[in-house]
Amino acid sequence: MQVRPAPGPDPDEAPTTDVEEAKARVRTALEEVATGLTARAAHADDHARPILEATAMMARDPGLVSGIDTQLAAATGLTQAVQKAVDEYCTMFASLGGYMAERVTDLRDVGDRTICRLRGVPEPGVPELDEPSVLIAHDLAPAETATLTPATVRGIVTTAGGPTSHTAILAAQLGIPAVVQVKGATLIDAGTIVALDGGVGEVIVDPTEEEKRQLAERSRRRATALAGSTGEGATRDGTKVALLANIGTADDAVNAAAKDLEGSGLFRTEFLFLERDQAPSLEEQTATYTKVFEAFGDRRVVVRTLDAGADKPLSFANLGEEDNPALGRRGLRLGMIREDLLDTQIQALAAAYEKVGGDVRVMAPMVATLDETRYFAEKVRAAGLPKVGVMVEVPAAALRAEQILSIVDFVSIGTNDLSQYTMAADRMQGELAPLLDPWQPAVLQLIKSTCGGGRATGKPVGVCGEAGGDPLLALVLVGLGVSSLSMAPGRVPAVRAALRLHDLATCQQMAAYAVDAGSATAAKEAVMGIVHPNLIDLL
Ligand SMILES: C=C(OP(=O)(O)O)C(=O)O
Ligand SMILES: [Mg+2]
Repeated sequence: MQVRPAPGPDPDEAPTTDVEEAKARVRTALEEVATGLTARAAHADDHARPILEATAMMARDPGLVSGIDTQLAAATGLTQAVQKAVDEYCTMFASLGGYMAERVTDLRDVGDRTICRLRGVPEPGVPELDEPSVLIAHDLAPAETATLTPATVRGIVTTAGGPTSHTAILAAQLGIPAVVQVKGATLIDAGTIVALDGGVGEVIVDPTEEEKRQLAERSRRRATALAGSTGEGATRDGTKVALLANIGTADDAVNAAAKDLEGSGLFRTEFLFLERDQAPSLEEQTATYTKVFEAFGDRRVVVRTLDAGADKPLSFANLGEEDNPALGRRGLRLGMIREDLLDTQIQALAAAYEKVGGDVRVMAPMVATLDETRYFAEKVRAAGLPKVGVMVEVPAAALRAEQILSIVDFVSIGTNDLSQYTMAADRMQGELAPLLDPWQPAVLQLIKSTCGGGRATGKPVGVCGEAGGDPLLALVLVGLGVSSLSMAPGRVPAVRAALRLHDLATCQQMAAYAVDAGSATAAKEAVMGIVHPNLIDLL
């Protein structure tokens, strides 16, 4: 079943002449969209509610409203103005990468709904289903996904989206298998039989009886393999590996804390700062951090200080254009220039810690030198925060991990950026994906170097990039010496089950094979050669 698509802006509309009247109409439409989403949120379950509320908030975002105003002032027609402003915003989100890039779907949903309101046509959505179906869409708005039930929607296939998009997160929470980024899926005719395996991301059009049988068997085996996945992370022989959630907001914290996991290994605080005219105040930050710490109680929370700058521009901390933003003044480099921002953030974290207590650890992004490490560690310690660390996402930090760890209490490897900087491959360029693969032996070698620093100093090394959520690669990381893995919360059960199947010596053997391999593919193949047979059920 294909989802009713958005009609897009009106190609025949007249340019705007009465700007004030046009602004008022757009504001009304946006408010109607926000109200509609909020109403749905009121009836949604605990997982869907924050997502619907977040989408409703986007419809009230002052940045979006002012972007539309600018378009209207330039005489652009009503719906074209909305589309252009949304496109601009989406481009900015996409350039932020990761979690932010995947919020593009939410923003487009707001834009599509607003345009429908302005054109007087029904909002895009899922048609009434009279039999259990697989839904196929370019992308499925979270507001739609939230209302689906596994009884009627047996699966979701989209051509857009990513593994951490709201569609995928919500579908997983609802127990609906979803496969995203399936090229050409929208060309599948309605009524065609489609089989899918959300676990391995496979879609089969017109499956044979044998293929159907195999998929059903695989699904049964995966459910059995995951059923026993509870409690602390550990290898089969009892080496502990903390399994943690990556979060970006206080709502994420509340959702993640409700799950069977050991805390958060990466709280990306930049979401508090983006799309604002001014930095959030000390009080606002303190309130947010307090909520996050309270959500996790005495479980670990690793907070990363503001990772903005260059490609994640902040209007209130604009250091000007850069030719190579990824190599520019981002992360801690920006924090050292705009010390006021960093100081306020650390002060807010200290205030929240003083109120709530708990296992709070604070780390800095984009650290390359010992001087930067010292600078950051001094600030965090002076504020009375109990543990300080830095991220290892620049090869220089991986090579000097021992010296860095002699200054701080822990390090956390950001495999997304470490791959980008090791392989000199822009992480925003999809066609460079093979180079950005964290299975690249060069990346693994730098992780090994980092773990060597951990061993020499007796201090912990974690991983908080996407690699940590891959059940197979997780084994290699543990074999290299990593003691915590932070990932999208939905990935935890499979990673935990994978660890339980293997002892530390096997993980170490896998690590040796992977680092010695001649390519990312060869590394994966070598590791697959010695996995426990049941691991296949988890991939
Ligand atoms: C965790 C990381 O940080 P981000 O994805 O936010 O850059 C990373 O680089 O791996
Ligand atoms: Mg990073």
